[in-house]
Amino acid sequence: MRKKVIAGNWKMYKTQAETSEFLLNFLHTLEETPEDREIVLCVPFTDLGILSKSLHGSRVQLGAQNVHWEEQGAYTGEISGPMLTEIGVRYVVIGHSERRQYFNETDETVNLRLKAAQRYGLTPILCVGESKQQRDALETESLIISQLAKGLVDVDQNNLIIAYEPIWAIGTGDTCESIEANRVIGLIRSQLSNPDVPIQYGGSVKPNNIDEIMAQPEIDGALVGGASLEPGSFARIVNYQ
Ligand SMILES: O=C(CO)COP(=O)(O)O
Repeated sequence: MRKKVIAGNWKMYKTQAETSEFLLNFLHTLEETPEDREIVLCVPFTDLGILSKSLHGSRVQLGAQNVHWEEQGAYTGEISGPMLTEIGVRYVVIGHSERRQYFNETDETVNLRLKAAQRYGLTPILCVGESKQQRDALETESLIISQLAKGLVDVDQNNLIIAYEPIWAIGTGDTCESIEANRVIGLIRSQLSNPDVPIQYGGSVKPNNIDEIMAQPEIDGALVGGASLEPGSFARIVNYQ
């Protein structure tokens, strides 16, 4: 059976003080959470230290939102795999549409980051997905096939998570219909050499749609933005039925 993974992507939100407050209200909600799911928080770099200490002994795994491909060097503003693993980071989001849109991330740099993450023992969460314009132009399938083909060159599919995040559904409240997300995720799976790679859906995942999303046969989890910032709503999502 494929692993279920619910990950929060905090993006550029939460100071350390806000992180501590979140934990106070979140961790106790996991007492009844079924064991069949992995729970991950992908947080700003400045929150990793405090979470590394506070999550010790809890079932929540730590994730980052970027990793450079070199072990060290003159790369101002970047962070390396060994720096992340040293403080207990296990997962890293790579190729999020916001990185592709605002920070010149390309399929080629995505590929370098994926291989580096694996080289240093991290599990990458590769994000793919189309814009509204691409969807309207019926380019969804060809774009995703191309993102996967270029991004996954020489990437080990035994240590990988993929997130399908249609850009038009991110932060808009405009969730992709779960049947359509299931269809595209099936297409993604058909492109992989390992059919057991967990594939998440991301884009306006909320407490009121998580159960329907997780009921889809191809969908193995969720990558949650806004709704992961509030302990009550993330707890409800993690405790999907
Ligand atoms: O980008 C996302 C997660 O990586 C999705 O964000 P929202 O859940 O806020 O739409």
